[in-house]
Amino acid sequence: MKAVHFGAGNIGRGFIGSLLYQSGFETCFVDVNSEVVDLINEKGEYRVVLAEESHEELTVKQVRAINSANDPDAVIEAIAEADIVTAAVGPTILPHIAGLVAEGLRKRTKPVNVIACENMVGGSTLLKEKVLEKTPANEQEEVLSRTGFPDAAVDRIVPNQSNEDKLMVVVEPFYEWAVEETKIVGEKPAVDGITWVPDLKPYIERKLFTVNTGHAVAAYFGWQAGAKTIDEALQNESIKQSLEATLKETGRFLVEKYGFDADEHNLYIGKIIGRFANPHITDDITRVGRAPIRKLGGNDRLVSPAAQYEKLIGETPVYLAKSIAAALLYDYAQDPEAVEVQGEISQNGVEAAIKKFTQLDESSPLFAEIVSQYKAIQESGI
Ligand SMILES: NC(=O)C1=CN([C@@H]2O[C@H](COP(=O)(O)OP(=O)(O)OC[C@H]3O[C@@H](n4cnc5c(N)ncnc54)[C@H](O)[C@@H]3O)[C@@H](O)[C@H]2O)C=CC1
Ligand SMILES: O=P(O)(O)OC[C@H]1O[C@](O)(CO)[C@@H](O)[C@@H]1O
Repeated sequence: MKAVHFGAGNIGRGFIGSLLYQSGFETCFVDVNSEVVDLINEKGEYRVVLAEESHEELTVKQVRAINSANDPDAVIEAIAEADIVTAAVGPTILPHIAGLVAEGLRKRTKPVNVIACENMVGGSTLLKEKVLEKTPANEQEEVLSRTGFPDAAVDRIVPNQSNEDKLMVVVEPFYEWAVEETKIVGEKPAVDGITWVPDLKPYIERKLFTVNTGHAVAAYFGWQAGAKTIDEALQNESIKQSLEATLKETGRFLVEKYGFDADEHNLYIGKIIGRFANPHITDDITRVGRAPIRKLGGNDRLVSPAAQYEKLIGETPVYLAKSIAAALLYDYAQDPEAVEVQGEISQNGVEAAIKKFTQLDESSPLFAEIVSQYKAIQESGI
């Protein structure tokens, strides 16, 4: 069985590539980082090490890689022959891989499924839209008849790597890869470890608005407190309390919206906070907080749960508002999106920035609460 995976980065090698290998796939990674591509082709394998006491290790074999910037034809050929196509490149990069995916799909006659594994709602659906934009109108129906784009939720913490072995990836032991079964075309890809679900929405929202909201809160509050890593941030009792209070808010609306069992959801929250504090992982605040404009978007981990809470519960979520305020105050100079947010705030004020980046209604109580929390953090810290 053959797999094509876009993005040979942390999650690509440390999670998706690893499960594909364990399920018997030969994986062709597609990336634009020539160092990683060359190393994969030179070694033909890489190590995945579990971040726990045992340091259990797996060698992922049967891998090769293509640099899509240098050899797009080889990528098209690989997609034409693949049994599954996956991607973990980042939500903003998906539109950039769509052209090659479209070309590869047009060459096929057999069914295939394309699964985007990104931290976002509707990643594969977005990729599908972008692929269709790159497909001639008279071929779209044909391509769609033999291509599935099931949405997915992926959960495994893979921090930035600083290993001497440049291909080795240290990953947390926990993982979850949920894929929407009802959107599969042809046979279900034989990947052990995928949880097939009829409707992804509850899974992705529960994951994004618990794991990723919580992580972002730890990162943005931690940044205000001068912490460098997530576990360091969590040693600060006040940050831990704010994190718990924020996840109580997202939990309240998730339980209301999807009917999850409240006690089970509380256990889920506790487990996730425990994962953040894994002493075998050093996770930089600047990795978890990266790209604040994306994270402040209306469908992402801070604003979406805050707006949904306000609508469903009929109250203003104070801690989510504080988290959005902390994201607006994230002024890491090496992060281009943080620089852009700070530029907007200093030129036009925080209200203009909230409007521009969150698309929230200026007249909503949530909007006013974010402004007030922003000023409070500025005056007295978190
Ligand atoms: N690291 C983690 O713990 C998790 C990450 N994710 C999601 O997975 C996605 C990837 O994240 P990471 O692996 O952490 O990032 P990463 O930066 O380690 O990997 C991304 C890879 O994509 C490559 N890339 C960039 N442009 C490309 C293009 N045009 N074509 C092909 N490859 C390209 C990069 O060179 C890099 O190797 C993101 O959406 C992230 O939110 C989801 C769950 C866990
Ligand atoms: O990858 P993003 O969306 O920038 O956000 C970082 C987040 O993704 C993860 O890497 C994995 O879910 C988390 O560690 C963190 O919440």
